[in-house]
Amino acid sequence: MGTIGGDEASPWEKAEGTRKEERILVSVRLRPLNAKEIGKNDPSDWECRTNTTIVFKNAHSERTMYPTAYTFDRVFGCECNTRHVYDEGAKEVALSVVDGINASIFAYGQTSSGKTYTMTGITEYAMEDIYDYIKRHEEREFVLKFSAMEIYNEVVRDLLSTDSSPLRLLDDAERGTVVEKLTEETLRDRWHLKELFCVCEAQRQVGETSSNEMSSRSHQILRLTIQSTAREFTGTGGSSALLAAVNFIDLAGSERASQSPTAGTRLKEGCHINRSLLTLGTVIRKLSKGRTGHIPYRDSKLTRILQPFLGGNARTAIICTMSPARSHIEQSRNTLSFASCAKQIVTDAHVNVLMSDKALIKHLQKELARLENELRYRGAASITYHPDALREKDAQIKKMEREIKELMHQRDLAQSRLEHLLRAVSDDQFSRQWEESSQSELSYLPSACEDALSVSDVSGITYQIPDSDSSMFGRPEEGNNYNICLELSDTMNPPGKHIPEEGRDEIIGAAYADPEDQCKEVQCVEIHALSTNRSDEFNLLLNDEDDSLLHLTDEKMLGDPTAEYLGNAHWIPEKEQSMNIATRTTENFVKPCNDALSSALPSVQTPTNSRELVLTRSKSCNASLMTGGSIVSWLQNVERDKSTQPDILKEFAEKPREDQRSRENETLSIGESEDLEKSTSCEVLKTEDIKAVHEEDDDTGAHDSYSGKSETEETTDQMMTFVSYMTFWFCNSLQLTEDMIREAQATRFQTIEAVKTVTDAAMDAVEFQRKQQEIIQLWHACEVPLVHRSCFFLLFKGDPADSFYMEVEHRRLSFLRNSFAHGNVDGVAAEDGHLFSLASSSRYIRREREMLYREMHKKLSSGEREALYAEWGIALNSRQRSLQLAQLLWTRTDLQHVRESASLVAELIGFAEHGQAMKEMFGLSFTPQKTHKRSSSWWHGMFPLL
Ligand SMILES: Nc1ncnc2c1ncn2[C@@H]1O[C@H](COP(=O)(O)OP(=O)(O)OP(=O)(O)O)[C@@H](O)[C@H]1O
Repeated sequence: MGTIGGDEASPWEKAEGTRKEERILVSVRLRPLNAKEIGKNDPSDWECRTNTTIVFKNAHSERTMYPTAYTFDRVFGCECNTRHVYDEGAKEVALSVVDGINASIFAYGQTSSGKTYTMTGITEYAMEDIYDYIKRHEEREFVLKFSAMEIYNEVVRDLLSTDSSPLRLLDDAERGTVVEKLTEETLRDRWHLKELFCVCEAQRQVGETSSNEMSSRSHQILRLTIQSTAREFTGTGGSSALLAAVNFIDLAGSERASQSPTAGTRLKEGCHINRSLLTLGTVIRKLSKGRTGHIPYRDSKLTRILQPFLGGNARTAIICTMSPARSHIEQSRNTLSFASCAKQIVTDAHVNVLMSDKALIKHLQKELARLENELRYRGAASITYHPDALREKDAQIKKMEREIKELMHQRDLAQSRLEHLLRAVSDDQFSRQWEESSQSELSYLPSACEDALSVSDVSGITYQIPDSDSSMFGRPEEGNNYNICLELSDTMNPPGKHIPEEGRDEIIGAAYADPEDQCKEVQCVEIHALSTNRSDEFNLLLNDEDDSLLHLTDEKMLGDPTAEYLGNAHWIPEKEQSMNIATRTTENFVKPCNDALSSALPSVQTPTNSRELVLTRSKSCNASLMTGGSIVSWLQNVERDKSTQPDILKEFAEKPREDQRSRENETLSIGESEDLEKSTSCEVLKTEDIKAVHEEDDDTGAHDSYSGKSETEETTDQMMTFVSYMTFWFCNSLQLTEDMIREAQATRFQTIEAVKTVTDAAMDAVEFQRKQQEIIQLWHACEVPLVHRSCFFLLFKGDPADSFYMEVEHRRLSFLRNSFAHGNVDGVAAEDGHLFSLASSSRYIRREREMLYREMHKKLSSGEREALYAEWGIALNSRQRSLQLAQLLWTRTDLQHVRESASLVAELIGFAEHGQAMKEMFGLSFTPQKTHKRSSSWWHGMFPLL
């Protein structure tokens, strides 16, 4: 059994409902002067002015710092009998025990103040009232138990036992401090209780003191425990009970030191009494200030035992007894002070409900059932369409729509940026490649389907439409389906091989709902390779197609890519999820064709080494394509199509079983091609998957076989799948876009580099020409030998490495010109001691012209000379024409003249371009490199300068 509180229906709630905080009920009882006090003419200084106020009557006669009036819950004067005290100061608290609330009645006061006198009466009255209550409540069965103990000299003793051995105090988690082995008598009736009272009275330590002939020398605690149960549950074990106890506590009286004996037993008793009362006073004082801080309950056995009744789970009433005699004024004030503190203490009493094990099990079972029902409700709520769940799903759908819109926006933005980049790139080659790529993509467009064969010439992809008598899906009017087969033709191989009829049966194409409605519906497709010997090319084609995806879907093919992907991917049930990737790649090739196309191609032309994509219509696919412009419209289509959904499974079912198996086997043998898996990097439908789907279709039929979910859930799942697919697609597209951007950037960088190179070269050329012109001017100004000029001019034509020599020549000539300009008419000395001056140069040039005149006659024929004369404007009938020509060489600085002069001089002196070795002769050194053993006559023409 355990105390857990509450009633049968809801013991916890009842316990909580009856929880009550209240202050301790404090009363003061003033006894009459006894005979001894009267005999001493000890005046009475206290008077109960009202039923709540007691005053010190002789306040004017003494200077005192104590208050003269005290107010309590009740004060009882000398005239009040114990019954009255009980009725107004203890009864209500005492009888709480019959309601299951613990109660405690104290009597506190100095020795001989009337504690025992009061408590004896109160206990009897309470017992009578309790029994009267029991008598009035026959519907309840009460069990009363009585125990009694005393604390004498700080030892606990059992007053109902003749064994006076001390009892131990134990700490119990639920009940607090428990007196071990304390006798607890079950009361038979009130007479039995009176007998026990007598036993207690007989057992209690009483002794004669100076103040009281029958002074109680111990603290007595009488405890009556009452357990009550409704009689209707008696014996069933299924009822709960109220369990509470009421304590009647008669404390030993405090004594003044002057009143205590100086030795012996009474002194010891007095010390223990005062000590324990002092602890009680401390506890009361601390409790009066709140339950914060340490409360020294354990400082005495009295406070340990009374702990639950001091500010705990009990209603408490304290009756402070006092003598009115002036001789006890000090103790009376102490008592009033104690009472004032006790008045501040708040207790927290509540009903104590005792539940039997059986009742406890029953209660726990009920609680368990309640929790199970709650769980079941919540589980059901999660399965069924609770309004909250539906709202949540709607929010998810809207969120997905926003995400899709954002993805498409980002994709468009990326594409726009890409196009901008492409326009910015001026590289013709890249532009050409791009245009070719675009043209290749455009060739896949449905608009080009009318010329499908020509498409294959460009892209290697051929749209093939089964002939009208294809038995795979029947005529459009039969199954509302057209079939499209795409094949990747090998452009390197001659086309023309026909796919046999039985092979064509394996070609399952995208279907169109209505031939009159152009390209309205395309079913889910699968990719299979009919031949596997050119996987690398196939893979290349696939990749090319992937790259073209953006253009295909966005602009040309559908106008709304959402519809395409909705139609091709997202509604694939879980069992066919493995086909998604293959479908994604394939759908790049799936192009809607119009009616003309559907009947245009009677047979399939397949190159010998071609890769063929077999577009297999999924059995579960049914989504509008190309017509939907938004998710909402698609959702509406999904809902609408549920009733009119073409059932491809039924078509399968209508076919002979063997044909179907044969078709599966053939398709699988192709589909499981390892080559294809490698080449496409796609997941191809496995044999087991296909069989499982087909078998399930056969067993359960059509869409319901896989659609065990509700429409909303299925819609949500489809949306999830679609969003996943869109995310996958967008990531792929984004990757492709990024790759293209990178490629464009690389091309742009290359272009810039090339332009930069060209620009640099152009700038170098300009710089060369400028430098060359300046050098020519300097040659002319400095009378530089003609052979030198001619050789230099012909050797240095603007190569990057020439800049070094040009710079050297320019500086050297500039030095000479500056020297001549500053009056150094004597000339400039070369390293070998030769003096280079304008005069010497002029002489040397004259000799050069004579030398050239002679060379003309040696090396040129008369016809060649006449041609030169005509070219240089020398009259053929003039004299010394060769000398005239020699005199004309290097006389002007224009480039044409210089070029012709240099060429002629070089021819006459036998100059040939000797490459780098010759150039080095024009290096930094002014000293001619005499180690060169040149026999050529022109060689000596360089000496004057070098
Ligand atoms: N209100 C009262 N009216 C008449 N007589 C009383 C009253 N209160 C006490 N007495 C008498 O006073 C005497 C002492 O009373 P009591 O023994 O109850 O004091 P006590 O406080 O218990 O003393 P102690 O602490 O020494 O035990 C008793 O003879 C008792 O009859």
